[in-house]
Amino acid sequence: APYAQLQTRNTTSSSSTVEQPVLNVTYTSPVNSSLPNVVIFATGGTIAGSSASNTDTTKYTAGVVGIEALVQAVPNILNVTNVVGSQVANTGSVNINSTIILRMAKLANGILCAENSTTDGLVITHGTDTLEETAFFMDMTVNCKSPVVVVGAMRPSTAISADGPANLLEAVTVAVSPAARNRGAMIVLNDRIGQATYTSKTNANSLDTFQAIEQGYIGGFLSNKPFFYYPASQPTFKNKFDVTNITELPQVDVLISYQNFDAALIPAAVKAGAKGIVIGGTGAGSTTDVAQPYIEAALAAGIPIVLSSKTNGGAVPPSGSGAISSGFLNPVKSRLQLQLALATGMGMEEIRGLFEDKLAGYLEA
Ligand SMILES: NC(=O)C[C@H](N)C(=O)O
Repeated sequence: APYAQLQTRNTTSSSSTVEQPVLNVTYTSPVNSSLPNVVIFATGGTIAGSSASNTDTTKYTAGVVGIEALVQAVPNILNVTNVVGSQVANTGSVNINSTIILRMAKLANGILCAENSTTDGLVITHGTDTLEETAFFMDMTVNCKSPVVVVGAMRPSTAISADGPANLLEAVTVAVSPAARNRGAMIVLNDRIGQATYTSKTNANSLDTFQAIEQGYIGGFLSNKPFFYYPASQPTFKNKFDVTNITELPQVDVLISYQNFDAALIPAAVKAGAKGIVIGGTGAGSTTDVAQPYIEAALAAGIPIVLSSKTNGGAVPPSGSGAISSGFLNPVKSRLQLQLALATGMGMEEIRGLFEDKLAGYLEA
């Protein structure tokens, strides 16, 4: 088999009794022993999208083209790296769910972080709609220096000037680049490299949709060579989680606030199974007065409520009591961190500490 460790199970925690997933390899490139090795998880999205019309960029079907065709559309990839591919899913990214991201995180740890690993980096091809969620989840849960690069496209594979092939070539080039190590998970689209914690989809249609407005890109490309603007670093206050023993992620729902926000949706969400709730507040975590009793009742019932900002920018500073403040995490990223906190058995005050303590300490210093 091309990369020996692909046959081994996740060994992150030797005391684990939880069955770990094994990679289902669906594509293997010819092996050139002088090249590095990349693993690609293909999940679908527009990068794997197809339409009868080459001008259609809105009504196409996402997630139809398979991993082999994606790689074969860019023969240059095989000058850069050997490829082992796995078709993890083939769907629009709105259907990528907790089960799939948890499986990918476990596989990634097993493949990239095993002691005997000969895999240099991981690329995940993904629809852009929820790409930032998968990328941030991998950033929090893949616990070694090897790069995870999440890539998508805004134009389907059949479109004039489809962006997928160039994005995929750039993504694999970053994944095997020594300069990409120890930077966590990254997002590559449109000739830009963004760190997963800070990068978000900012426009429904345009090629330059992925941006880290406050923090900026960490790199770009010159004739397909990645160039990083700064030496390797990690986001300030990043929290890491070991997913080895997690078997499922709890339901956490996101509500947004607005004038007349009627927080009766909070008990409705709890009744429907939510174990935690994120509110995308107006501004720095503000919500309506009528929401307050609902928030307090949920907290009293042991349901963590995290206040984030629907502006998707800036921070909700630590409050120390009442609802938990998200800090710099936007609503969907707060949701993922809350899911991991609950799944690893943290209680209310530990969760508050997870979200608030590092920023509080920084502000008080
Ligand atoms: N550009 C895209 O990939 C959008 C697509 N609807 C998806 O997220 O799967």
